[in-house]
Amino acid sequence: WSPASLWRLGRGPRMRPIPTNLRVLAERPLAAESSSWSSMTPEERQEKRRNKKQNQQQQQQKQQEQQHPKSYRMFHAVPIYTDFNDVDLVSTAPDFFPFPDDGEIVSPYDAHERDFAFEMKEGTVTTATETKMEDSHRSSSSSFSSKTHVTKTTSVTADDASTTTTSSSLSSSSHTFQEPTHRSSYEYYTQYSQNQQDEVVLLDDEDDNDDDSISKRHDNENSLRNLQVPQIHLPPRLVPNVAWEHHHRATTSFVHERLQRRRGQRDQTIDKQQHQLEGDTKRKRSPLVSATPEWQRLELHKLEIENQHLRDLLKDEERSQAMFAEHDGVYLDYSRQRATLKTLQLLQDLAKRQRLEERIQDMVSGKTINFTEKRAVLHTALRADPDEQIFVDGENVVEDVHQVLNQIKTFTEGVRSGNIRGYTGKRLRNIISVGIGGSYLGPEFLHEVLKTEPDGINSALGYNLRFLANVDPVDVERTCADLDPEETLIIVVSKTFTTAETMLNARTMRQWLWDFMGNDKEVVRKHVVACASVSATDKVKEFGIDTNNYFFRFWDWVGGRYSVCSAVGAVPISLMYGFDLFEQFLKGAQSIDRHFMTAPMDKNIPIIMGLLGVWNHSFLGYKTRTTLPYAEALLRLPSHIQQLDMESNGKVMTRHGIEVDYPVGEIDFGEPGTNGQHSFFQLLHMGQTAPCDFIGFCQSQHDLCLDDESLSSHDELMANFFAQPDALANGKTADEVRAEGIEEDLVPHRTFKGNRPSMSLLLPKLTAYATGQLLAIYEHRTAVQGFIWDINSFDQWGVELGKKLANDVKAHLVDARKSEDHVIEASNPASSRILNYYVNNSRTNACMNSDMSPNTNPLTRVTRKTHSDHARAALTPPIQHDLGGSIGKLS
Ligand SMILES: O=P(O)(O)OC[C@H]1O[C@](O)(CO)[C@@H](O)[C@@H]1O
Repeated sequence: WSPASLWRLGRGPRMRPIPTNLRVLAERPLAAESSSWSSMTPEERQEKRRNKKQNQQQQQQKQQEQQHPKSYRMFHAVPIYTDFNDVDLVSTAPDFFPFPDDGEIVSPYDAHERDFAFEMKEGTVTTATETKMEDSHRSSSSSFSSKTHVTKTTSVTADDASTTTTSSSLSSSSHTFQEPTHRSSYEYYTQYSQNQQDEVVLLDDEDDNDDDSISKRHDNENSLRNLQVPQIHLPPRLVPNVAWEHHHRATTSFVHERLQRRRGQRDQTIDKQQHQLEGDTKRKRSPLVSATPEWQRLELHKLEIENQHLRDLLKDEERSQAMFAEHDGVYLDYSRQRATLKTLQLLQDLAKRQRLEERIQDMVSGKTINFTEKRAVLHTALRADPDEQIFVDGENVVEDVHQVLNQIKTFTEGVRSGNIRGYTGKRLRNIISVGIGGSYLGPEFLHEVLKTEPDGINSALGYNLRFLANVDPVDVERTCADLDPEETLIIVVSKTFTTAETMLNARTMRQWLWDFMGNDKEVVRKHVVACASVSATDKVKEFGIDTNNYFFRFWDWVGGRYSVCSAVGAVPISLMYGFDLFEQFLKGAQSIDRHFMTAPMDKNIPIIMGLLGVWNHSFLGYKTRTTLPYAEALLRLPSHIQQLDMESNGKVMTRHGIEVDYPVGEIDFGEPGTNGQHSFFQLLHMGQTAPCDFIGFCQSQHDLCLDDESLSSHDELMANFFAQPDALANGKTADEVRAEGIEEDLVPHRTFKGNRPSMSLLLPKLTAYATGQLLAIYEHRTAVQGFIWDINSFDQWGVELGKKLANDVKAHLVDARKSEDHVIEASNPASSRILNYYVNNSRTNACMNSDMSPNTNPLTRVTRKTHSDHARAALTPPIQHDLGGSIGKLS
């Protein structure tokens, strides 16, 4: 019986308990010492075995009497951890396992079902084992045994550490055990073996010691010696094979993980104790999701998955057939996730425990689920049909939504038809949308899509849409330097109408209009519109905007980052592309909303994506995630998702006010393919693992095929879309690299480990409708993750502190600008020093410029300068942008 065959026994479809007498076997001599054994007659061997067993039983009984009744015994074989101070060198072989006193043999596969930890202390091994899993988990476990040269038997109780050495030929180690909390493995084993007597595997010594077997073993030992596994010191008798590799991988990751946890735990002990005290009462009332059996089952399952490579998982026909979902042209393939059907089932169990479907219903029906702001979360109502009804505070919000949509339709068609004109009577063809964060990223992402969409191109002819988000004056310059203010409509987009950057930029734009058309309040009424929450109506009015005709409201129940389907997106997009295209975008989003609300979990695209997001982040530990649209027109989608997801799920408190003890909120980044391939994909393939979302389309917005090319440009693009997920999943083994004739020195550098998860979303074509679908998929994925994690995905208190401190700094700067002698004293010396450095080196600041007359507003100086530069250089401005203006301010 080689370790491998024993391992296979243990890993068979049914759990096979290893009989108690295996310990006897384990003490049998190694191949090298077995000549005397093979020269014995069968009777002599029998006799020897009997004696040994008797001795052992006596010894065992004696020890048990001395010990605490719940003590454990450990047979410790050759420790092959050679340097515990350097955790990099952690490896084990099948003969390093604790044997509890009852004779049960614990493999890493069993051990992962226990709180089994290793701790390094002055070069010795301390092992703790605790039996605490439920029976149901046991059924998936397997026993493991190996032929072991037992050198030392150690029995330790919680408060006493007595050691009996049966042989001292190998290095000594110490072991401490915690008492089992629920049920000892002895109890478990006894019960199990009573029920499963017929399943016990009896090991035939003679088989194992015939000449053939011995010579095989020698062969195995020799091949083991030749095995080249970096950083692993193998005991010479181990058999190198797949089983061993699997075993090694499982054990290594297991030990690493436990070690890290232990270390982290030590650092956080004090914090935790305090937190525990505070949290205990709350916890009793409402435990964290990580305390639920569903979560813990996933924790255990993770260890199974860690042992499986995507390369192998992808060969499973049944799994591949099952791991996709489809709805209304959207095809999701998630077979390249590090997950099995069991994973999905366990995730769905978790979703049920978290009442996911109920929470989705709460959201779409207008319950106050944003509890810190006491608001409903109803972005789905923004795309509901007019005959639907959703009530908030007794009001049917769908009616309001359609009233505003009609208002937007009428207004934007008025502008586009020339019925609504500017102050000087000119057509309004330039649109500047001033807003930041959610009041900017969504509309910009949609604009970039429609810019090249055939219908979009046609309907946008003659119009110009720009976004002014950053408060950096350079952004002002870039946005409006070459535009004619008389033909420009400014949209101030701000839910609160208080965001500092947006309001300063709005004032800048207002001044820009006044500079060119005179300081008349009618200028503002004809050239500035607002998209803001109803609760900001007074502020909108104060700004000088015509709130009867030029104010497009939305509601507190629309979160900023979820607002692109409201006036926030509707006004700029309809002005630029016409209302019809915007409506198609809403329809696409609505199609996914319905699917999200009604499809069963295992067919529900946003739910599947959300659950896998939780799996990747909270269980597999991937902190980052990428969005990789293979469509240049989606270039701003990654930024939108970045805000959508990171502002939503970058939280730490559950809805019960308890701090999470599991990772929540990924770092999102991305770039269109194939550009990303030539920038950060090196890291994705060989460095850290970041689960990837590939997004592709069957047809291009503009396909192109040169005469002599065999494939269109879109096919070329999509070839990459299909290849990358496989490259990430399969990797490339050293043998495959060698087979390509690569020199041996380079083999490790050119080997890809693979096993990197991704999922692929394939849609028919990038249209306004498909963009709506994508938007809703990602909005709902975010919500699903938040629901599972039990956090509030709809508030954003984390942005407040920075805003407040910026106000403090502004106050310091105001004082410093008033007097050259003023020295800033900020809240700490480092801040004071850097602020004074800044002030001293920025004396040419616009507001300090002494040669400016008091009537000249410095805010538009930069733009004006650019215009005069253009004039001086005798450049002809673009035809439709006649910068002369009616009052000739340029001169
Ligand atoms: O639309 P507003 O109120 O100007 O807010 C802009 C953005 O600022 C934030 O509040 C963050 O500071 C975002 O949530 C929001 O999208």
